[in-house]
Amino acid sequence: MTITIALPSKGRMKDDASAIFERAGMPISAVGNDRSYRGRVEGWDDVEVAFLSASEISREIGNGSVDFGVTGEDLMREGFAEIDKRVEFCARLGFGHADVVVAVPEIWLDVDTMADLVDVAADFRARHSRRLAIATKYWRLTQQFFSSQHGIQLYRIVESLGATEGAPAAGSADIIVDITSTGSTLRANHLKVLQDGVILHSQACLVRARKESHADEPAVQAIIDAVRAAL
Ligand SMILES: Nc1ncnc2c1ncn2[C@@H]1O[C@H](COP(=O)(O)OP(=O)(O)OP(=O)(O)O)[C@@H](O)[C@H]1O
Ligand SMILES: O=P(O)(O)OC[C@H]1O[C@H](OP(=O)(O)OP(=O)(O)O)[C@H](O)[C@@H]1O
Repeated sequence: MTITIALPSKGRMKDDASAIFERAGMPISAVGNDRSYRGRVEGWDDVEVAFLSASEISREIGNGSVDFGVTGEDLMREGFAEIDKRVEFCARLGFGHADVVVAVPEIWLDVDTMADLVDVAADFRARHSRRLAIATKYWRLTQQFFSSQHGIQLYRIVESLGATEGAPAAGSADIIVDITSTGSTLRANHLKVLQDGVILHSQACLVRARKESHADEPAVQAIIDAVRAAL
């Protein structure tokens, strides 16, 4: 059986992932030239590498088109319901750190917690004749956090495909759910994270698609062991 591992095709995630596989005794090389989207692992003839974007990797692992991938936990959890039934998070790799957070305008002085936001959401309709609007590209994580965990039902999600932090100032939403790493984008946009507003601490993970065929394939466990030993 050929085992396919999907790895980030660009940026820091690519370099960090490649360094871990190198330390794991699985040096990755591109097939053809550096721009190639296929790679191999020296000494592991049954393994092939597909270089994809982080969001494509999460989709391909979730629907089982690849066996392993390196991508952010946020993208996996956002992309699929009941993700732990579909995939195994084999290892947290210690890079690609980003928190998915609820952030509100700094000038909302009396809103510091999710409980405060529950009150705001309830008041919103009476005061403004509309629902609290949340800009995000994280629909699933937002709905789980607001509806299931905090019992907030009166809100509306405004889909954002970029520059989410600008939505409150632009007037297209009241608050946001987005990722932050250094916090500088939030600060630049005069937004603050609620005290209990961290939905997920995300980082890059080695993720395995749960497939029955993996049980009979010793190389699957060998890959997991090698990567874990490199951390
Ligand atoms: N500062 C950051 N900005 C963006 N993503 C980050 C940051 N830090 C870590 N990440 C993580 O990187 C992953 C997103 O990577 P990337 O932006 O390459 O994804 P992509 O959506 O596939 O790329 P593209 O936007 O080119 O399609 C997510 O898992 C995210 O949590
Ligand atoms: O806390 P900070 O260090 O300021 O980083 C957070 C920012 O980085 C990302 O944007 P980026 O433009 O990198 O990617 P995106 O296209 O996925 O939004 C993210 O969407 C935030 O806007």
